Amino acid sequence: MNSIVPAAAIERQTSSDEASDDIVRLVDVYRRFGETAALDGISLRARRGEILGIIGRSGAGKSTLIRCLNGLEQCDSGEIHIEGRNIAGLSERELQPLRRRIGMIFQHFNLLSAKTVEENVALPLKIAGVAKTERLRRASELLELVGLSDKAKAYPSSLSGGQKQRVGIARALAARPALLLSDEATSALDPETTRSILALLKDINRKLGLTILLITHEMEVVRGIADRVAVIDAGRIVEEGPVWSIFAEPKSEVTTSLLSGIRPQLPEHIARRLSPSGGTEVIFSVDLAGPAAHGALFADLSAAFPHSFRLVHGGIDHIQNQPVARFFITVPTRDAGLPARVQQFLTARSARVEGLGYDTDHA
Ligand SMILES: Nc1ncnc2c1ncn2[C@@H]1O[C@H](COP(=O)(O)OP(=O)(O)OP(=O)(O)O)[C@@H](O)[C@H]1O
Repeated sequence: MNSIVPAAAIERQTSSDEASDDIVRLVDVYRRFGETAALDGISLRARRGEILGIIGRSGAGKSTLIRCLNGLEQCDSGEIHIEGRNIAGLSERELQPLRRRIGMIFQHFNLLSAKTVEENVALPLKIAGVAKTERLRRASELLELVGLSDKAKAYPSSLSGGQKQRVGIARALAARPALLLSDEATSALDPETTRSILALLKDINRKLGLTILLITHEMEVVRGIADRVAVIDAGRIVEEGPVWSIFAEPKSEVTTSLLSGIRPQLPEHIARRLSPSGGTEVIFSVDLAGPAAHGALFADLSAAFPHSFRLVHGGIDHIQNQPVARFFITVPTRDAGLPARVQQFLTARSARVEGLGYDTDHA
């Protein structure tokens, strides 16, 4: 029989036999389906207590990665360490206790409709052989954590999508996992409910020190709560880093495309009339982030080039308390050297400046 640690409250979930700070470490993991390399040499780590976003388009390899992480799928080669133990190649029997260290939440919640909310939450403990009084005590504690104490006796059909996902989160935490895998957990929810679920996940991450892997195809989700993000494409990690720096300086085409909905873009009607040469103004995109964006860039630019540029679009966002600025300016071409001087001025202040083309008519 499996017992759970008695707890006055829900305490930080740590494993004492763990020397490493990595809860997850993948080393060169491959998984092929015929000609398709679903995982094509993935190396990745999630440190204890962090929220790591894993983002990719449809077909990038996210589901395969999750299935390999929870042992539902065997990889062809490579190492998958969970809390320091390589699970690659383990038998079903060997995997079972390790799976309890991983909680999962799903897009469609996967609740049992014939069971009450508290029974759903307590189910993993029932399977693990925990006594009923202890199961119900734990379920009550978890329902309080997710703000659903009043729904303990309700059935899932009477709950909203957001409430169902809260139940899913409580159930995932029942066996005190070291790792929470979130598989598109907010994809079926409206924007406001998505924000409340993300806030709950962040809260749980802080309170319990729980490591979360957030698998998603939406950058908005990553932006909301992740500390770091890894972008997966065609089975490979194409870039990885702190969320603010990936937003500030996406390097791959796929990251740029995934960000296009939430980063300022040159307005369509202006983009349409851009020409590669011969206009009266040149349009620059200007990107600036982190410490470089703390200064008074616009005041300095105005002082150096009075009445010489026009802001057409953009602004400053704050991600993980770091300013991330992206804007578009026009500079007249009547003084042939002016655009180059403005560009040099901005580049000297660590901005990334790109000439997008010439505008012929801004009226
Ligand atoms: N069981 C399978 N048999 C054959 N091909 C598979 C199998 N599972 C996945 N694939 C292929 O592997 C690649 C990665 O698929 P995967 O489902 O991991 O992507 P995904 O990023 O989760 O996509 P989505 O966001 O659409 O769920 C795809 O080309 C897919 O067609």
